[in-house]
Amino acid sequence: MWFSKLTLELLNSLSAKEFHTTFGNVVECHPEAAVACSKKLPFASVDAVIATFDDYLQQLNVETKTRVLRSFPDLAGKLLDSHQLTEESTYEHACAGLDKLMAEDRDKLTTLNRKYQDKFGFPFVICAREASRFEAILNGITTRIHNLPEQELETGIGEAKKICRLRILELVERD
Ligand SMILES: NC(=O)N[C@H]1NC(=O)NC1=O
Repeated sequence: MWFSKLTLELLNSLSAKEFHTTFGNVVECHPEAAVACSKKLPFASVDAVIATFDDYLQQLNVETKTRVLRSFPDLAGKLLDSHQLTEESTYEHACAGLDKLMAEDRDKLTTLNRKYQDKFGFPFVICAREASRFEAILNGITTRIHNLPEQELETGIGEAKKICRLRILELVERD
């Protein structure tokens, strides 16, 4: 990132509104997370910030968890093609090399993404930066597509937490 990261002290000095703007996309296209978590200002540590967002995601009801997952773009999908991904997601795609896939791999993932979406009603979500390679992502979707819907909702939210953690660490200096 081109800007310097916030220290914990600076983070704690943000107004609620500034906090909403700064952390508005740590959960993809779900600014409600930052609004809810700003109520916990000030934070004792960066880990406490991460834990607050984790707890927020965990306590959501099934309907809202589903909505959170539906806010994520398909990996290597249409939004990548049309350059409409969020800045964060664009970076994550690049980290896992998803912006440079060969046509054959791309088609494989598109077919699996479609099957996954048809089965669960939300997109396949995985922390691309952690998976880091296309093979790991392909492996993930191939295995997880056999899960039960309840299980997959929780697994997806677990991945949203990992994405959220790494996005927070792009914004805030580790203490
Ligand atoms: N579908 C999906 O997992 N998308 C996300 N994963 C990630 O690391 N960034 C995203 O936008």
